[in-house]
Amino acid sequence: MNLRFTKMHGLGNDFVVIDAVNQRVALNPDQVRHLADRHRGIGCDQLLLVEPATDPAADFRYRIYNADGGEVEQCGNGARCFMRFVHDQGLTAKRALTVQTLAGPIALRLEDDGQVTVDMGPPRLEPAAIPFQAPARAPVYSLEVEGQEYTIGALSMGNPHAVLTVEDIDRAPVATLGPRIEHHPRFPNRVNVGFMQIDAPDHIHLRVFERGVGETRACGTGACAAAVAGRLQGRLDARVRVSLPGGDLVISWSGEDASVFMTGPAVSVFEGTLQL
Ligand SMILES: N[C@@H](CCC[C@H](N)C(=O)O)C(=O)O
Repeated sequence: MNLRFTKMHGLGNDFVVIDAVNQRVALNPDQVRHLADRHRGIGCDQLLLVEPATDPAADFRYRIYNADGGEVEQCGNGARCFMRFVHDQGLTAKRALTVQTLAGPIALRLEDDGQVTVDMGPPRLEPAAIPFQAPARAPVYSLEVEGQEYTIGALSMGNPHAVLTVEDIDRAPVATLGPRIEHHPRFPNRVNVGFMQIDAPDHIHLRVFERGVGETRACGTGACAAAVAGRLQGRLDARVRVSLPGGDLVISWSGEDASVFMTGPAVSVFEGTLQL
């Protein structure tokens, strides 16, 4: 099978994006892992499939696969790249779209300056919805990892996130503690792990160890989760600039049942044809 693809990124979180509206596409986990391989494939953190909507209220369906081959519920940087992609490919001229994801519908707007704003929906804060094993919802939880207690925020942006606050982002134990928390038994579906340094109530630095990938240059849902966790802990404003290794996102959340809004860039790098 020959497939046309576009290589894209959002702040260095990189994607192989495939038009499954005009091409017949069926990928198994081995094929996703092969395409995501940086040495033997194209290389990406996530592979994104753009499909026709199955819900008449939506414009498209957008599916997300981690580099380990697993299909996941949500991806914020990918959502912005999805918007850029459907415009660049002439799949729509609409600047405001509703898109189906495994986590439910999200709404996207292409801004005049080319940035994309995504209404990611409200965060899910109940432990069962994350999913996270805890007796009741709390702004912080204690998590034991190999005999040591860590304080985390935990919530879902459609996908699960744990957020730790650190003093120094450059010295955060992302590569060592990240995978241990990702696979912690209290997160039955595994979890994305964010390390947040609070610089001011409207500015944080963040590094994310992503489920199914490892540390990435940026994580959109991770940025939303950190902004929500920090706000629930009374430490952040409603509008926060999130500085990730790959660049900045602006996240807004007015609280409780409100949607989280994310604004940032989306970039096309090259196009190609792959043979499977
Ligand atoms: N890079 C993403 C998140 C992708 C999915 C994540 N690794 C998961 O397993 O939930 C983003 O920008 O949000």
